[in-house]
Amino acid sequence: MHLEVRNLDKHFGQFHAVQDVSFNVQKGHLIGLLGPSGGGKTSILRMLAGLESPDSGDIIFHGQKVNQLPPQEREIGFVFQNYALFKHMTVFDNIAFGLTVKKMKKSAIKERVQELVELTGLAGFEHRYPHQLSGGQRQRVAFARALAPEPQLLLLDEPFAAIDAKIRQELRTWLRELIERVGITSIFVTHDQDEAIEVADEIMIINGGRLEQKGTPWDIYKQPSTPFVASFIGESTIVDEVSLLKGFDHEQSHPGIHALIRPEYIEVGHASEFPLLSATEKGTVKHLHFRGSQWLVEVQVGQNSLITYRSLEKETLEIGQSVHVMVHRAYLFNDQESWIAENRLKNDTLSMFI
Ligand SMILES: Nc1ncnc2c1ncn2[C@@H]1O[C@H](COP(=O)(O)OP(=O)(O)OP(=O)(O)O)[C@@H](O)[C@H]1O
Repeated sequence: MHLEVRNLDKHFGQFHAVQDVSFNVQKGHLIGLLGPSGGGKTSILRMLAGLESPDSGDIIFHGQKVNQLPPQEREIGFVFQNYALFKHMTVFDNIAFGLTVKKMKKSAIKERVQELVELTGLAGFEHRYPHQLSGGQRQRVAFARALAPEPQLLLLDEPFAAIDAKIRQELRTWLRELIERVGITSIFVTHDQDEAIEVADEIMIINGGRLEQKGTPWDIYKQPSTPFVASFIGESTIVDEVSLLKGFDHEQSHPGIHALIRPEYIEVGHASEFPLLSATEKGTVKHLHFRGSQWLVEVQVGQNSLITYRSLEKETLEIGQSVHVMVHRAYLFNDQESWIAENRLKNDTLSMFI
């Protein structure tokens, strides 16, 4: 279904937990709600579900305002992080639960459960109890149970938080495929930015009760609209003295201006690796962390410690070694605005070769 939220606001006592949040979700899209703890993600989800009522603002499903509808009439499926399966019920009965409550015919229930068992890869497990399943399997039962009554909207509150890293990775891919197959509009809360980037059609960054940005994972990473979003998503270093960055305009080194730099826009190496040394600054290797496919290098330039990666193919650096550092691109911001700046000298280097 198409979901619209307009000017949603919620206080808990004096505390302003959700502040004027508005957004739309297109039918069949998967939205990741991402942000620091206490930002208001769960509160938004609970208001959508009807478990909490907003102080003001509207929740609109398919063009119909549902503020007054009780949770059971909203056609919503819910999956929580702690499975919340009924321990004394088999997989079959857990999945059938919502259908039994709806007083669906036994034969129809059996057919629907069978469909879901197959959809969620649980065939053969119908008669097991939750304690006889792995964490990943239990969570798949929770999805099957939520989907059984054919909800219009699926709300997922950190569905994989209690699952270990490898299975979690498998479940992410599984969830993405499941949601595409079912075509259900879904919103999931996560703390894990990689999860949101990998799985979601769009990400909403929630901070201090406000919606900071909504966009595709690509937009959020490449075109962050606030410094908070830029520093929250992806790895980065913040530099307070832009004048220290070679190749960046001096008018941009105003004291109120800061630069945020992603590791992929920093290059570190020996002098011989740079065609134009004047586009680089000198630094010292502070730490080297082996990351399997590459080195994570922490390099000190003046007062700043920059983070970047270096290929294993290149000559190994050593801690304490003096190196050259080139910053290709930075995200600059002050109190009011933000913009992307390129290393001018580096572009001159490129034009020398064209
Ligand atoms: N029922 C409640 N009564 C009082 N305060 C509440 C209640 N529910 C939430 N809050 C407060 O509202 C704020 C937002 O909470 P919420 O659970 O929505 O954040 P969140 O972004 O989901 O956090 P987390 O990622 O830690 O789950 C928190 O400061 C929380 O303490």
